[in-house]
Amino acid sequence: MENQKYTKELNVAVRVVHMACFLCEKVQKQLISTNSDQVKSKDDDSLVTVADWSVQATVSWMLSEAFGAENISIVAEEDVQTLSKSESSAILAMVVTAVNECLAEAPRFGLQRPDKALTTSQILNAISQCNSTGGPLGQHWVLDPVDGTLGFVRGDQYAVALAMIDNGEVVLGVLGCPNYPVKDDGLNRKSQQNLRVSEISSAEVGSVMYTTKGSGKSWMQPLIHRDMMFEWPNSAKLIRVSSVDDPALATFCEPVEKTNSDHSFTAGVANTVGLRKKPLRVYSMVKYAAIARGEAEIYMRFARSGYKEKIWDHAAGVLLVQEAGGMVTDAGGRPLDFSRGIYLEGLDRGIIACSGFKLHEKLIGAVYASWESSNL
Ligand SMILES: Nc1ncnc2c1ncn2[C@@H]1O[C@H](COP(=O)(O)OS(=O)(=O)O)[C@@H](OP(=O)(O)O)[C@H]1O
Ligand SMILES: [Mg+2]
Repeated sequence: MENQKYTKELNVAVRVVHMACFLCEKVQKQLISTNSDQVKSKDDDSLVTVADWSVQATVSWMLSEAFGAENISIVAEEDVQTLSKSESSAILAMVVTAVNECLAEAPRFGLQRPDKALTTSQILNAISQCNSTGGPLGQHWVLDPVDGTLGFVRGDQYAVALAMIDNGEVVLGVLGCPNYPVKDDGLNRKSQQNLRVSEISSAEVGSVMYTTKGSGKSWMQPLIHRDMMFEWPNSAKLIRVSSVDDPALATFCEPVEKTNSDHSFTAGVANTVGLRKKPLRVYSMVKYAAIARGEAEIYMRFARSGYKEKIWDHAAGVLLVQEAGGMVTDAGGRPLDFSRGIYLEGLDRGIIACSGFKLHEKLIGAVYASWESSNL
């Protein structure tokens, strides 16, 4: 049974994520072809692009239009600090153009476009309106406008992630993966053949996945290309986790960058469990999508000690995996806690997502055995 309670929220969220993917594809193409100054470093030295701010403004605007600005709370990754600096005026102009070009297409996605183009200050307001810190009570939207920014600027995988937390639990998750091949085994085929994303035919690329809590179903839709109209549910098909439970046949995913997860620790765990295949290193929450779609069985993420995982990097992906039949916990086997603000507070060491109970149990045991000898 679909969760009837969130029907309107899901319907709007899926359409808005499709719009955001459309925006990102355009910006990524420009970025790669011009190698331009659309990328900035934030004060913490992480990267942010025209797409991050533009998606956040677009999603914030569309959600406010659908539900009323005064009724919604949005927790999201970006603020306007860097964008408001005088040296960012060129990038701000690009954001204004990207947002307005995207909003003008809203009818194609079954949503209403604004009567006239948004002004710069309306756009900055829309971005800074996403300043909620979430928490245990009420409903909060959680947005990562471009997850895997590094993948995005490198012309590789990235994701747009929108979720909703209701009284501390993730109840709805939508994940747009514009470069994720829709055909079965898309990621594995790409990594085995060492294909660049740009070498896969554009008709095969791009999907939006979504689910609601308790539905027991996760869905995938192809992105709509060129001038096509979005139709609900737009040839959505069910996705399901893999049934492989033999570690020798299982594939595990992890972040590309070893600064985001300790590769030598996970290699040790993999060895203890008896995983034989080489890890599938993919940018962004596409890793959760790969588990939900049954293309990989395990996702391990062990950040260095002191780093606190943010809710927007996980909310949508975790629910997709769970409703597709998988399990996601911390390394102590406990559920992730989305109720305590912007961080996954109380997370025990790292995150383990699995297609099933058997693999999960083995991994938790191996982490327990390996931890003492690690430097994490
Ligand atoms: N030190 C450290 N440890 C763990 N995680 C970190 C760390 N620093 C950043 N982040 C967050 O990681 C997000 C990107 O994760 P990925 O899985 O895509 O990593 S990777 O690019 O494949 O290496 C990335 O999300 P985006 O900023 O949206 O790209 C960050 O929120
Ligand atoms: Mg992120």
